[in-house]
Amino acid sequence: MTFPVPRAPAPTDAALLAGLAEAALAAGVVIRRIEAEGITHRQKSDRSPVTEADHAAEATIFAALSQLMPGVPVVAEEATAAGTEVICGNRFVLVDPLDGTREFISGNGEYTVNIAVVEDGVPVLGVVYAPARALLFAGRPGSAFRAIRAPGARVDAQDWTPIACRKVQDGALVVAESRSHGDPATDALIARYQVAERIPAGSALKFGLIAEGKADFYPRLGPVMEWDSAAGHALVVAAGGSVTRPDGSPLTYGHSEVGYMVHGFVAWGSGGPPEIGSVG
Ligand SMILES: Nc1ncnc2c1ncn2[C@@H]1O[C@H](COP(=O)(O)O)[C@@H](OP(=O)(O)O)[C@H]1O
Ligand SMILES: [Mg+2]
Repeated sequence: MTFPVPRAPAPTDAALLAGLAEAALAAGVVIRRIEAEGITHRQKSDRSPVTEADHAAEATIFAALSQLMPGVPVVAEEATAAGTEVICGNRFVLVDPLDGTREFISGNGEYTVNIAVVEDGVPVLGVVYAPARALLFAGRPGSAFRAIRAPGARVDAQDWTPIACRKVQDGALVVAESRSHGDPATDALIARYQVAERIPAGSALKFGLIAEGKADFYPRLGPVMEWDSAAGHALVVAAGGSVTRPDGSPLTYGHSEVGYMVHGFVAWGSGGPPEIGSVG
């Protein structure tokens, strides 16, 4: 006689988020080692740069996810670039193993590992990890966190510091913007507001600035890919902010039919865009 093997209970959001953070910290070890050895890069077919670190970090994350979330589809930047097709279904993972490759190559440390869990098109869990800064951001429904963790360090999620977006300040916005991929339409949108400061930064670190209340607005009207924004999107929403398409409609994920391209977004801190009266 055989007995049915009891199915392991599904991990809680908190446990899953800690597991995703562990995967990102492991990818950070690989990335930092390659960075120390000296980076060589080549151009992908879309002319964007890719390094050995992008591929090695992605392989590390795939291995971790196969243990943490067996059977859950994973859409990742380099596998997609290599032609791998994935049926996302109603729950899948989006991975950018090294966001801000340009910044990585330049050596300024403004690059991140991004991992998001998407359910029914909505990013619900997000980890954004900057290995060169030892800076970890993590968000799950209703809670967002920041922690200083060196690559490969223990996760210790119970020590993470809770963070929250600040209320968007009328008439004195702090704007986070891409360091390497600015565009005239985004500049024109920023010019409609009274801006106190503009903070250029590479990668998903800009979502971290919104989530920890150091910036109010991150506009991006140029194209990005779903793996660039999903983890930061989950993080900002977890911290009490919003991320939408530029027209305010919901930004959803899993759009393989358009090659996972996102035609811009706007991220706001708590309370969203300021009242009309404060628009310059
Ligand atoms: N024309 C374009 N089309 C699609 N994505 C683009 C793009 N220009 C920049 N990006 C995305 O912007 C990301 C970098 O963002 P930032 O400018 O905020 O650092 C890149 O991530 P990768 O470095 O992972 O390729 C890339 O995916
Ligand atoms: Mg990216």
